[in-house]
Amino acid sequence: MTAGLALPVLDVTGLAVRVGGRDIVAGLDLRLPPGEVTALVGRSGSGKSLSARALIGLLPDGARARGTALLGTGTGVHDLLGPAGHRLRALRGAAIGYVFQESQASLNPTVTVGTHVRETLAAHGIARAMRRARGLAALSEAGIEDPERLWAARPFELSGGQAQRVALALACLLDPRLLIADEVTSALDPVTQARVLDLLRDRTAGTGRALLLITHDLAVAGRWADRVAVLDGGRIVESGPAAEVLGAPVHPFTAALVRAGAGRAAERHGAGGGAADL
Ligand SMILES: Nc1ncnc2c1ncn2[C@@H]1O[C@H](COP(=O)(O)OP(=O)(O)OP(=O)(O)O)[C@@H](O)[C@H]1O
Repeated sequence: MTAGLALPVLDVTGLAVRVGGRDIVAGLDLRLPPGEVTALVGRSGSGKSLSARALIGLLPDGARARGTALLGTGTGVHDLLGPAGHRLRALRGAAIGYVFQESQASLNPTVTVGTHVRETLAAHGIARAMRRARGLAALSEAGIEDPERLWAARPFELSGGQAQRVALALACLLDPRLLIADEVTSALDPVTQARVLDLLRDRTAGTGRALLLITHDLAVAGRWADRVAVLDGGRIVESGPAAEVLGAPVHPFTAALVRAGAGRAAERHGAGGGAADL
């Protein structure tokens, strides 16, 4: 899927995130075209989650972000890093969906899945009569096979994989234009992982939506992303079409990542090639 000259859904320039007097992210540039899945890959601790959290204004205490992050919503362009924090809160959920790496912790342990759904829809003015049907459909689309049964469950009664899919369904409930999914399928078995990533790609391809997939797994990036951006030393060191970046990496760091991934895959399969975790 190519975006041609279409305006990006998100255009990030010079994003820096400072924690404890040190820039962990140091001038990150990233453009997410409509209709495309972009994978953000990099070593553990390279700042992938901090970069993504900066975009939704949910950095840990003591962390500060600067730069610009222009989000096109269809009705206007908003700088997510600009001073209008209240606007960002209004955008979150409706224009931006976010699935946290720690899905289970992102859910309120005291309320049921159904209440999570109803409260999210109510907060955005969706009529009471439509909430249950819409929630069940979103759970089903996120790969939950028996959404009626999970409706009354509390987060601690869910498996890690179920919690990931519930968090994903909640993030997609309001049909956001930009979805940021941080290691969204790490707790899923390979069949469910493929199903969920197929669904996420299908809801993005050929539409005005964009998906930022944060992942350790180069095999996931290679199979489901249109584009790959590689983060190292707080900056994007290489980005482009997934087949080019992963198939013929130019930057030495990307080449090392691809080699390390291939090595691990070979160890797992007893021979060369295939899946690749960083
Ligand atoms: N609350 C915090 N206080 C201090 N340092 C933090 C905090 N959160 C993250 N960091 C540091 O920022 C760096 C980047 O963390 P981040 O979670 O963004 O990495 P990541 O690339 O998403 O890693 P992973 O793939 O393991 O999730 C790490 O060195 C981490 O220790």
